[in-house]
Amino acid sequence: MVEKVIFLGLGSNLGDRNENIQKAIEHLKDKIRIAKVSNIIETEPYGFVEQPKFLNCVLKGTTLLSPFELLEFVLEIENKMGRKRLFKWGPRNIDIDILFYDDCVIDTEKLKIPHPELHKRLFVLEPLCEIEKDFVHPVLKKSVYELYIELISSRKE
Ligand SMILES: Nc1ncnc2c1ncn2[C@@H]1O[C@H](COP(=O)(O)OP(=O)(O)OP(=O)(O)O)[C@@H](O)[C@H]1O
Ligand SMILES: Nc1nc2c(c(=O)[nH]1)N=C(CO)CN2
Repeated sequence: MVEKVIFLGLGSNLGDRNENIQKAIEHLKDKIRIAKVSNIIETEPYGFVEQPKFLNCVLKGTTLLSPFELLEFVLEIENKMGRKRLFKWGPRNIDIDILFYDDCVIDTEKLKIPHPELHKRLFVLEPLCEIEKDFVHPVLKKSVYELYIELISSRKE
């Protein structure tokens, strides 16, 4: 079996946000060889805006897990860390999103890869650019740097 390259997005806006992100990274190391972690940035809430600011970061790693095994693994970590699902896009002590899994495209109810919102989210594209700006989105066929520039330009219009 060959290890696959994956990118994950981490976010927290409840409790000790920095500690939550560090703990999640420690748990992820059980099954993911972590290659790069971006800086952790403080970001304004996206979507539902009446909630505390987030800390966000992105990491690159390699894993032997299949995409669905990876989803189960990250959901297990969220549960272990006591995450409560208040409502979609609502506050959470930890959120782990699968952004890319190699150049795989998956579109099922349970799992969508690439993450369907990633090209609309500065809090994802900015740290992604920091660690791998040339990675090409397998559906949009643009590098994450191009997606970042496009998003910033569209917000200035
Ligand atoms: N790429 C993905 N990464 C993580 N979860 C995913 C992905 N695609 C689909 N899901 C599904 O989304 C479900 C709910 O995710 P969650 O409650 O974290 O949504 P959300 O964080 O509020 O919204 P968003 O996914 O837009 O950030 C998970 O149980 C999982 O089955
Ligand atoms: N800034 C920011 N906003 C969000 C985030 C997040 O991680 N960062 N996650 C959300 C639910 O997935 C909704 N809104």
